[in-house]
Amino acid sequence: MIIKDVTTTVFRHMTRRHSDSAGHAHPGPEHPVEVALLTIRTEDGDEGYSFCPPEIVRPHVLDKFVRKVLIGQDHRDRERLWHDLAHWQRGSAAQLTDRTLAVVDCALWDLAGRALNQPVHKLIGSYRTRIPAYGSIMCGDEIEGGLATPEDYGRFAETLVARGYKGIKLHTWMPPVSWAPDVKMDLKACAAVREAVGPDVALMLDAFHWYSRTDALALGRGLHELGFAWIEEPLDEQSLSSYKWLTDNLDIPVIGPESAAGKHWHRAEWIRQGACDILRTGVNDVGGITPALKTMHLAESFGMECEIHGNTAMNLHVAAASKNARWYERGLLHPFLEYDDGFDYLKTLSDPMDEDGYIHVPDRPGLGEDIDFDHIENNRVA
Ligand SMILES: O=C(O)[C@H](O)[C@@H](O)[C@@H](O)C(=O)NO
Ligand SMILES: [Mg+2]
Repeated sequence: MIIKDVTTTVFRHMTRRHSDSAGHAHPGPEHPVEVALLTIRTEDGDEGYSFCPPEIVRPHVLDKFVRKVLIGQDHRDRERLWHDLAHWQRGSAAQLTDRTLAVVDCALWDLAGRALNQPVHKLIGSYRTRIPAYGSIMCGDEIEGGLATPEDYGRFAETLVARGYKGIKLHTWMPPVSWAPDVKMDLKACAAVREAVGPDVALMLDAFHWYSRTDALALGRGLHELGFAWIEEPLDEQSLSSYKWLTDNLDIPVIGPESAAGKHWHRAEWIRQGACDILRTGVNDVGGITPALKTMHLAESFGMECEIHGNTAMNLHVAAASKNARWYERGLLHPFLEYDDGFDYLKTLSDPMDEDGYIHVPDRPGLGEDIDFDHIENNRVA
């Protein structure tokens, strides 16, 4: 039970996903990206794993904070270990981020599940073993035949419905696309998708994150007319009062916050201030499975749905253990990429989807990631 060491393995993973200057993903030629596998090991030889970008678990962060909190502790004390790390953030000179808390917390949950031979959602207290997915489309681009026009979005939406998705979320065009952002073009893409899929598919928009109040109001009113299920992050989420204003002035549900700091504490303020109709959380956004569960329960206490940001096993287990998440966000998707091809360091998908659009939570222990340790070792860089 006692944590003996915390180590990382950095390895190369081949991907066709590229990040633009705003951090949004787009397709491109295959290229190597470095990924870190964090391993937490106990004296009994049990291990828990979680993946992240190498900088999240760089030596300074592990040496100065993570190892000092974890080593010698009972790995089952996740709540106390999480708070010990969270309290150190204030005095960490901004070096100990929510992303590091998240990867450590996920590895501890994975360790508990692997040690007990149980899936994490069963340890938490499961609500379901399958959940409907919405297809989360990548941000628009200027790639011929990609996501360059409203018609491109419409055509892609048709293929997603044929794959089985019962919900689709658009991310429309944002800088560095030369002419973005553009509310009228956002609405044209949304109208093309609604026209393509008909009235029964749930549609959502995750727009340019820095529109003005007046632009966000016009966008939300247009989406309401198209029967969209929610509008997401059209304003800077640092302005809670702007979201209260927008929520008060729109009929379409406003969801948030996704990217705002403050974990479950700040999300409590969003609810208290009436700044959203649907709450949002995400394991990477709030610092782990532990605080994500707190956020789910917070929302439930106010009769609110709480939708979970992002794919991967960690978010899937939170969804499986929660009643008030309607969807699993499966993405990001693009016409030029085959999501079901998965990752070269996982032997099978962590979020397999059937032809009816349901994700089936793998019955494997821990987070259920089917890790290809040989691939990691053969592609190790540090
Ligand atoms: O803003 C981004 O980087 C992407 O939109 C990403 O976070 C996407 O996963 C998202 O916002 N989903 O809701
Ligand atoms: Mg989003």
